[in-house]
Amino acid sequence: FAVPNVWRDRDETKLYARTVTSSSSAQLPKDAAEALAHGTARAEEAIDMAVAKSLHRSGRFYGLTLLKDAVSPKMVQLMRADSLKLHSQGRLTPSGDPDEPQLSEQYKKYLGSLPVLTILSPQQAADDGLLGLAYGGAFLSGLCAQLSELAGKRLVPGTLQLALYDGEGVAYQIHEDYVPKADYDPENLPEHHRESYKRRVTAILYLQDDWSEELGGAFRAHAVRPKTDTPKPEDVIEVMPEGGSLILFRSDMPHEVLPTYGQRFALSMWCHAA
Ligand SMILES: O=C(O)CCC(=O)C(=O)O
Ligand SMILES: [Fe+2]
Repeated sequence: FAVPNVWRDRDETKLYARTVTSSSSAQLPKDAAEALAHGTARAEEAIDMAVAKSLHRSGRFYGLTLLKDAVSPKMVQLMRADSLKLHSQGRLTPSGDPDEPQLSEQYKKYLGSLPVLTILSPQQAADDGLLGLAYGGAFLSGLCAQLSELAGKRLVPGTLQLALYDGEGVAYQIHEDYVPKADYDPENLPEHHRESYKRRVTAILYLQDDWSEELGGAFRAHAVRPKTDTPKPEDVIEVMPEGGSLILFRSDMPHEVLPTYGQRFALSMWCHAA
C-alpha cells in the first residue's frame, strides 16, 4: 500500500491511541436509511488525516491504531443486540456458511470450540431490519472510503464479518489477514477467504457492553512472528476488546486472539486494494 513519502516520517510509536469525541449521530437511527447515513457520517468524523498517517507510519507494528469510543455506547448496544439476535437464530457458524451445522458438543469436547461468524453487508443488514449492524457496516465501509481519500491510493470496502468468540477458551492463533495469492488455492477456501490477497487494511470494532481482564480475549499484535511460545514483551502489544473500541492495522501484521472466557463480539472489515 504505497503512500506519499511525506508520511514516511520514522514515527516509532508502538501504538497510536486516541479517544474519538463528539458524535454527530448521538440519536438512535429511526430507520434503515438513517442508520446507513449515520454510520457513514461517523466514519468521516472518526477517520481524519492523523489516523491515516498513523496507519501508514513506519515502525514495527504495521500502523497499529486504536480509537476508543469510535462508536457511542448506545450504538454499541444496538449492534450487540442485533448480533445476539443473529446468534440465537443460528446464523453464526465456524465457516460463515449459514447452512453449515453448528459444532457438535462432541467436537467441542475433543477439538475445542471455534469462533463462529457470518459475512454480511450494510445494505443486507438494513434490509433485514438490523439497524445496529447496518450502522456498523456503513461505519466500517465509510472508513475504507475515508482512508482511500486521505491516502491518495484507492481502497474499497471488502469483506464485512461479524464474529463471536463464545467463551470456553476460544482463541485464534497467530496469523496474517493478508495472504499472498501464490500461497493458497482459493478453490478450496470458503468464498470470503478467496480474496484475502486483496486485503490491505484490517479494521475491527468491538461490541462488548463491558469487558474485564479476567475474561481474557485480548487482541495481541506481533511485531514479528515469535520463534517460541513466549514472545519478547517488546515484540507484542495487547488491546482489550472494549465495546466501542476500533483497531486498525495493515493487514500483513501477525496477530492473534488470546483465549476468551466471555462472550466476545467483533465486527471486522477488510479494506481491499481497488
Ligand atoms: O477479533 C479480533 O480481535 C481479531 C480477529 C481476527 O484476527 C480475524 O478475524 O482475522
Ligand atoms: Fe485476523
